[in-house]
Amino acid sequence: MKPNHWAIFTENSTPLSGLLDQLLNGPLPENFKFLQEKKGALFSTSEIQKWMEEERKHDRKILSRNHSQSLQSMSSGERKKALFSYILSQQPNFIILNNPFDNLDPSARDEFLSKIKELQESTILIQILSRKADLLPFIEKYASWEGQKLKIISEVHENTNADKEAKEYFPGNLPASAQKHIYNLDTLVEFNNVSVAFRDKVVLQKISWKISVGDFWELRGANGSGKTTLLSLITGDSPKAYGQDILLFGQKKGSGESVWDIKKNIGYITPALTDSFRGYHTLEHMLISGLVDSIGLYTRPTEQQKSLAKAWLSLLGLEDHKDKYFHELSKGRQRLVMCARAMIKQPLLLILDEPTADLDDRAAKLVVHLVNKLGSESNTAIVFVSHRMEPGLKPSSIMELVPTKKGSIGNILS
Ligand SMILES: Nc1ncnc2c1ncn2[C@@H]1O[C@H](COP(=O)(O)OP(=O)(O)OP(=O)(O)O)[C@@H](O)[C@H]1O
Repeated sequence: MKPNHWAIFTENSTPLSGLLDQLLNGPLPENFKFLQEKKGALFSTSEIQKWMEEERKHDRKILSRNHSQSLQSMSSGERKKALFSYILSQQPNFIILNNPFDNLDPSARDEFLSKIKELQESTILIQILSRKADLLPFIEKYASWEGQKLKIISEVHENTNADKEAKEYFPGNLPASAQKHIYNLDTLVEFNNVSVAFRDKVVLQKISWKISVGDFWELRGANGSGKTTLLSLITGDSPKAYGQDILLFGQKKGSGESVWDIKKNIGYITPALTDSFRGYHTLEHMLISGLVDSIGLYTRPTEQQKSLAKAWLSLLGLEDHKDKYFHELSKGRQRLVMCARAMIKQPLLLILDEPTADLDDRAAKLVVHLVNKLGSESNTAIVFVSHRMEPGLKPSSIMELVPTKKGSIGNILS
């Protein structure tokens, strides 16, 4: 008999932990009693985080046991593949696939989909998804997780209001920062024939790229093509930048600049940065911490800082929530606040690494809309990294990393 597969639709406003706990540890919800006594496994980004922590703490390779490198040094797509192989080796009766396609480029998605299609003959699959386009084609039973309750649904609905709402969501002007960057050049970042290798594995091959004031770049590339590596050369987080022909904010790399000199010009968000705000941070403090680049706020904010934070919160429609804690917000709103936090100091360059990962359709559209607004109404240059073609995103240029046997080359599409 064909296994009983289910898709459970979620919205970012409802946390998933209760659902996962019920499915994996019980008591099982009505309609899911067929999982009783069955061995389950969870395929999700949070599981990858857990294993990374485990490998780091105990200096023991588990997911990466068949690889020469650590889980930490793998790209996000490589980590997903490693978790999937590990789960298969455990031969579970059912697998919960939590937004399985996030972080995967189109060809990795196809590859993953064909593996899952084979697996569906023998293993029960429960897909949890927030983007309707991700629905696995063979699933015929649907439920939704709303307000901590599982509801059986017969059809999948598109959120047709999302476009309209997104356009009308951020009606005001961008708040002006009191901090002004004195920068008289046109070029912010320039790479000339930059190559990077890890031991004998060449990742980037002779990349030349120029980011100018006010540019809006989308950075594309398959999993493992070197997007994060390339960005780490800009943010000052990689020793591989030394000895290369790289110009950062008017200074040649390696000419005595400090990491702080570079970072003060950059605002950025990454999935890991959002995760680092776990404590009790009010929205007002979250935003103000973007002015001083700290996680948390350690000095009393000035009236000027408070009024700037207020202006950003009002742009996001969150003016009445300044004292609310960041972790109490929906994931979608958290991401909007992270964008505003990165932008509040009006940096010369804004780096957005997968800002829509893990969001539902509506929340992703809102983030795209906010980013378009930042791109069109400020002089800040933007680099937007995503594996999905985000509908509605309006970059002015695209840098695509194209893997070759000798590392990825850069293909500029304008
Ligand atoms: N410290 C390291 N040691 C060894 N290999 C590394 C290290 N850092 C990165 N790599 C390798 O470099 C390649 C590029 O990784 P990177 O994370 O830059 O890719 P990416 O394009 O961001 O991928 P993804 O889209 O999957 O996140 C990968 O194959 C990765 O395993």
